[in-house]
Amino acid sequence: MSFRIQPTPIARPNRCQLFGPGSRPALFEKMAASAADVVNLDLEDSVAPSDKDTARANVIAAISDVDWGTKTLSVRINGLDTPWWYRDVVDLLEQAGDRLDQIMIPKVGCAADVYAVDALVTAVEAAKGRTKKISFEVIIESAAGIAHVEEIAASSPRLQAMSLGAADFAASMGMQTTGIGGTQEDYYMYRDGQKHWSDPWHWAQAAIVAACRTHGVLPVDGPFGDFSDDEGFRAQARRSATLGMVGKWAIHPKQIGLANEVFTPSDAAVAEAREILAAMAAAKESGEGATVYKGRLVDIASIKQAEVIVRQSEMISGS
Ligand SMILES: CC(=O)SCCNC(=O)CCNC(=O)[C@H](O)C(C)(C)COP(=O)(O)OP(=O)(O)OC[C@H]1O[C@@H](n2cnc3c(N)ncnc32)[C@H](O)[C@@H]1OP(=O)(O)O
Ligand SMILES: O=CC(=O)O
Ligand SMILES: [Mg+2]
Repeated sequence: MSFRIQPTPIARPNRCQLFGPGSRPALFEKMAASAADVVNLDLEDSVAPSDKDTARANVIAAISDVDWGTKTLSVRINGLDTPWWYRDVVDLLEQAGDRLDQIMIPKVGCAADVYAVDALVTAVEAAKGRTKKISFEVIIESAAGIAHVEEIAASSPRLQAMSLGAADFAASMGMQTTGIGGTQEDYYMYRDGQKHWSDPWHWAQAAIVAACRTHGVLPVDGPFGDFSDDEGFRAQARRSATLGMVGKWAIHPKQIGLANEVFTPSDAAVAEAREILAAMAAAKESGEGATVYKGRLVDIASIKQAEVIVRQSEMISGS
């Protein structure tokens, strides 16, 4: 470990972020009643330009009118390259009730983008005497975003989470696909007459996880567009969880259970992690730094690996 201790992100369940367009208020009660840990009311790309003002008003009303339970309640504002974002921030902070937890900033390309929103939020919070500090989540979904991912992860003490937005990311990178996440037909290795599909999102995810872990931010996997493909979603989510991401978006209620399933450590995984901790405690008693568990090496690093799983499980079950 470096002299600088890796900061711990906020301990909140973030297995599934359910999105819904701000222009479809009929969905809000259903979103609130869902099993998602986070709700993202969208003012951005799922809302047509002609509906922006209505969607903003719908969302502001729903923040107070709907019972959101214990969910993290987040609103995705419009991008800083649009004429709508400042009004989103000002109206939300001036008019929405205290139940609002978070603002999600899309298409962040550099730390200054977050700085600009932070400055505006801070000013309105002070002017209105809001005592609850709004947190931020950013979406990395452009070439600039991934190029500057580390400075973005370090950009504001408000920043709690960072997602990969596969759709806009693919467009910005000039990727030849219209698929949103998951396996891409033409991204394969070829050997002995067989295709072996590879993961085009892997490197961006790994860069996001590293930046987030360095700065104590929760790394999250974004949308998987084909909501008819449960196994495709599971496979994408399992890869993300294995890489260190804590959760995934749902763009349809079908995907909530799948995300919760993948990002909740299984009973077997938790039991094994606890056994490893017990084996290492016994090793320590006898003055050993390493021992054998089920025929494989475990050592002091294994304690930290096992603790990741136990901590996740305890945080989710609220124990
Ligand atoms: C690339 C990105 O930026 S992704 C993030 C932005 N995108 C979004 O927010 C899109 C979110 N999703 C949606 O808008 C919708 O789910 C759509 C358009 C994909 C599909 O909508 P529908 O055609 O209404 O879906 P469908 O008919 O399958 O819905 C089944 C049920 O789930 C409900 N439902 C659909 N979407 C949602 C949602 N996001 N949240 C809660 N409930 C929902 C429907 O109201 C319906 O309920 P009912 O059984 O009580 O009638
Ligand atoms: O905003 C999300 C995306 O995939 O683009
Ligand atoms: Mg996007």
